[in-house]
Amino acid sequence: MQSDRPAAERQESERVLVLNPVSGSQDHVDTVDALASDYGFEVRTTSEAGDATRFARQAASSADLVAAAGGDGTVNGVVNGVVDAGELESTTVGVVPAGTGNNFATNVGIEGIEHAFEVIDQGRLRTIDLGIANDCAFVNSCVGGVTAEASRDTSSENKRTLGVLAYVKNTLESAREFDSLPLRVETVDGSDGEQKRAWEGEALFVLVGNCRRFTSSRTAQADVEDGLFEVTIVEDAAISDLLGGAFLEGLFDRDSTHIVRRRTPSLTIEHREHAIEYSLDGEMLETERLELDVEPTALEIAVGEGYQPDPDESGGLLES
Ligand SMILES: Nc1ncnc2c1ncn2[C@@H]1O[C@H](COP(=O)(O)OP(=O)(O)OP(=O)(O)O)[C@@H](O)[C@H]1O
Repeated sequence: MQSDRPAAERQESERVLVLNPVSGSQDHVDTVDALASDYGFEVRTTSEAGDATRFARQAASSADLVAAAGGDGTVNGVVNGVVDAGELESTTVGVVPAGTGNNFATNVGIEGIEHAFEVIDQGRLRTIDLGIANDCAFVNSCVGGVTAEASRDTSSENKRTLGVLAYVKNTLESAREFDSLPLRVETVDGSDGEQKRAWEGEALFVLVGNCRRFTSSRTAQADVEDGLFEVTIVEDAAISDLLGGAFLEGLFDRDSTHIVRRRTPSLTIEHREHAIEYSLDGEMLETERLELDVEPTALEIAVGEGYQPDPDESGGLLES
């Protein structure tokens, strides 16, 4: 069991902040710039898609602390840059919530922009699990079956209140004819007694949570230090419930007959006919076969006071 490390103990050579100026409501740039300067960061502002990963990759070879100012997609980009640079072990990642949903920041107890800088400077550090899907890293979740179109057109309000489920909702609402996915999902043995199993059938979505879970409880945070993904398969039959007006979140009730759940450190998802789209922390990836592995406690991040590793034991952080 790991213990907290105070951020103030860190011996740093350099601090870099990757700033996405177009995330969220786009009014955070001046505030972030000013605070970044107060806290001794060199700021690198993105000008197009892909920059967050590129800047973080370059920064990670010399900086010990790389912060992401933006939403979940920016955090995802920065983490991928650190992974690409092979500098996970020597880099701390900071999260400054300036996006629309900011689901990851919420899940690790970061309450706002100013709070984020205080936490990065003087808070505590934890090493959390990292998800790897094919060659891409993700921190919060990986969802199959969401379309890029629906993801792009999802409203800010829905993203704020529902997080990644907003993409699921929008995909269901915007698809005139919703094709179910003929999938095979194979999980391996888990340390908690779960056995290797294969599920094969027609699914609407498959949701893999690392730091995010998909249940009807208000606790959206999963245990992100347990070395396990929480996998939720929404079977095709659930469409009749949804079309009948059931609330999306009601669908995730523990005893729902159309939900299959697994906890596993590794799984493979295969579409039997063609490539499908996956959303990794909101960033899209298209593939026929996805291999997912947990890299246990691989990523050091600064967390807020409210963060508790096991949300079931402690009450955890609640969704707004
Ligand atoms: N300067 C830029 N111009 C256009 N797009 C950018 C720029 N910088 C980053 N991006 C794109 O912004 C997206 C990331 O946005 P991000 O997820 O951080 O914000 P958000 O969608 O507002 O918040 P959230 O994901 O928390 O709801 C990425 O897809 C990235 O490619």
